[in-house]
Amino acid sequence: VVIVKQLANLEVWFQRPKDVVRKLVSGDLDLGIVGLDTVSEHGQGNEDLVIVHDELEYGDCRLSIAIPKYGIFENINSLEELAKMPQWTKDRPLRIATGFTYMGPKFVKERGLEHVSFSTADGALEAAPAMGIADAILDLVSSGTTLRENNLKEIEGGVVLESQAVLVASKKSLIQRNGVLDITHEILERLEAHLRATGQFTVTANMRGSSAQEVAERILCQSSLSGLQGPTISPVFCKRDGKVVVDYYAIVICVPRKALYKSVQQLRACFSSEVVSLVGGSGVLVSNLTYIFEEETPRWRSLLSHLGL
Ligand SMILES: Nc1ncnc2c1ncn2[C@@H]1O[C@H](COP(=O)(O)OP(=O)(O)OP(=O)(O)O)[C@@H](O)[C@H]1O
Ligand SMILES: O=P(O)(O)OC[C@H]1O[C@H](OP(=O)(O)OP(=O)(O)O)[C@H](O)[C@@H]1O
Ligand SMILES: [Mg+2]
Repeated sequence: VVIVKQLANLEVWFQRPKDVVRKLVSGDLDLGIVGLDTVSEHGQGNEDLVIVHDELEYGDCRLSIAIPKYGIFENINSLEELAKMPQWTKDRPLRIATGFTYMGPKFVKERGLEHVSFSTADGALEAAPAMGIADAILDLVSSGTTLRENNLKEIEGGVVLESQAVLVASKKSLIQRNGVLDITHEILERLEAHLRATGQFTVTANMRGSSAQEVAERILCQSSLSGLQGPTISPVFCKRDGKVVVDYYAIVICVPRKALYKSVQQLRACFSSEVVSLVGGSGVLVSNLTYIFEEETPRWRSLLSHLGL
């Protein structure tokens, strides 16, 4: 168990993914972080489970049907073609091996496929077709390496679910248990602020200028330098001949990773476009942003309305 100093009254337990979902349903846990696939499979549509944050931006994968590249499947490339193969009959159905014994049959039923049977195993499902135990598999795919190594391919229309890590809660605890809603709010705010900040940088530089307005006008000529709301420009005070004067202005902007180098170049261009005879600016400092807290936490609004609060 881990205690998080910054969040009072919170205990974090590391559990197997499916146990996280089971324990939410049974009321033993209030919140969980787990793949959406696991929530769907082991939550089985339980209305007490509520997705508080649906994209934590890791654990990306999809639950997808795969078949061999060889033999009778050589020219089969879609779910429709697979379903239409004359091989599958009532006595000899299409056999799919999967750990997803709730999602699998549900998907097959929704698509109206006939003559399908499921078998299950805990791991190494990819070997089932080569072993002759199954015709197809339904499993998580991320990079596709495991499928390639096993001579299997995905098919068009065969994706059952797109998944990534999510924050999921028990509706009952959110509503009934003292303090759970407050902690959820704080966790959600931190998660959203952190995710908003990933891939963002703060860029800082000092630039000579006659006024903040004049520096701003130079900066805003450049497309990559407008920041989140606009550049922050503040005077840098120094003492010269016993007087406090302002020769430089500090510029702070927030830029996404992709625009970083361009922004640095554009800042430098601002330095050199100066008509002042002295050196135009300082070095450009770049640091990672950890959080961007904004006024609204959009998912908090939707959670409250989902809970009818
Ligand atoms: N290759 C992958 N790439 C990205 N995410 C994955 C991948 N495989 C699994 N995941 C995600 O991680 C979660 C946990 O994976 P998995 O089902 O393999 O559990 P596990 O940690 O091996 O637990 P168990 O021991 O119960 O099988 C999945 O529900 C899925 O959301
Ligand atoms: O497309 P890829 O990037 O190759 O990933 C897919 C593999 O990852 C998962 O297995 P995991 O590594 O979790 O092992 P497990 O099945 O034993 O849990 C999944 O069950 C696939 O086997
Ligand atoms: Mg695993």
